[in-house]
Amino acid sequence: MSERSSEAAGPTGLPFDDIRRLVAQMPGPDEKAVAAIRARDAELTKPPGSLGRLEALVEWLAAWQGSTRPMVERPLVAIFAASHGVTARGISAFPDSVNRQMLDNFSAGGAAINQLCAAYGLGLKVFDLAIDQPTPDISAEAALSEPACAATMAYGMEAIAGGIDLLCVGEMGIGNTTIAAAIYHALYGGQPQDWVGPGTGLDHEGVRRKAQVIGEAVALHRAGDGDPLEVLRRLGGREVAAIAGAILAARHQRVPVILDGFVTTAAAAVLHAMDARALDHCLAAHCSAEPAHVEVLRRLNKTPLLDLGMRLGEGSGAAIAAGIVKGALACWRDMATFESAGVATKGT
Ligand SMILES: Cc1cc2ncn([C@H]3O[C@H](COP(=O)(O)O)[C@@H](O)[C@H]3O)c2cc1C
Ligand SMILES: O=C(O)c1cccnc1
Repeated sequence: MSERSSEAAGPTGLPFDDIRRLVAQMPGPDEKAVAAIRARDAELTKPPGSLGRLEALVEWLAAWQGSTRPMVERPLVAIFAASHGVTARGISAFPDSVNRQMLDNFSAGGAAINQLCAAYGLGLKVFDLAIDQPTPDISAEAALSEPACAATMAYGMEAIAGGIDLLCVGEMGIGNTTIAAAIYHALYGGQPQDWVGPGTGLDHEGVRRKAQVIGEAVALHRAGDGDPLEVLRRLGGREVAAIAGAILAARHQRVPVILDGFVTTAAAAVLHAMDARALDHCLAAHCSAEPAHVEVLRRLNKTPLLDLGMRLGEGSGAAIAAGIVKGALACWRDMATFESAGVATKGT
């Protein structure tokens, strides 16, 4: 395991102290804004409640933007990309070289997420977290030092600066379903088999090997000794740390967040283990086909918006959910009221 180093510690002590303080100081929802949304919703030309969960999505936007006029004018899909030394253990169906090639593919507009961003009118930014320098094999040593983990979280926080109003978090990193499953096993216990899945398409033998590696890693790192930030630091990787930072910064900057699938939810789970309110500003886009995602979402008390059998990552599920959020907001913002349209209300 790497040694903790205090060289990069801020004036307040260890680098994680700043993260813990940000978690402790998270703002809550704007209940007045929610009341304003409901008041207008009641006047719209539809039976009360008839837009179902779409109505709740607009309330969610207002609560976490802190605004009676919620907006989705500058939505962003942020893809955090990293490489993982644990791929040396044969835990992915694809080689590491795919990371760089997919970054080129994102730049060229050829990936699934490019098409979804175009279809739903979403911005896309890709953050390369040193993909040519993999974090160490977590079955042999810790992914990150404390200063490196905190700095990567801080990078994730900066990545969302610049006036966005909705954040979809995504990732790219061959081997990162192993990282995510190890984080869940460390946070929630049980057996490695409870959290493992085929990822990009491992066969039965591959999944068995992956579970073995996850078990070794979590045992080596003593499940983070019960500290969620130590779980993140020891099991990594950089994209997961950066996503955790982005989710936390979004809360403070009043930007609602849409979580993608199995991997991005691991970053969210670390924050949730620190404080059960930490994900109140987050929407679970979909239930991934990765088998353990259902149980993780249950533990996070999140009902996913969609269940499309997707297991891609890249923020793809989150992008589709953002399209639905935009549709929900358009109804609330632009529909006529019973009065303006001269439509009869119930019983009149
Ligand atoms: C071409 C290609 C594009 C992808 N886009 C996202 N992923 C997804 O698959 C990887 C995780 O699965 P595992 O843990 O099994 O390696 C991540 O990169 C994730 O974003 C991709 C994977 C591939 C092969
Ligand atoms: O749901 C995910 O995030 C996922 C599933 C498989 C591969 N990559 C990502």
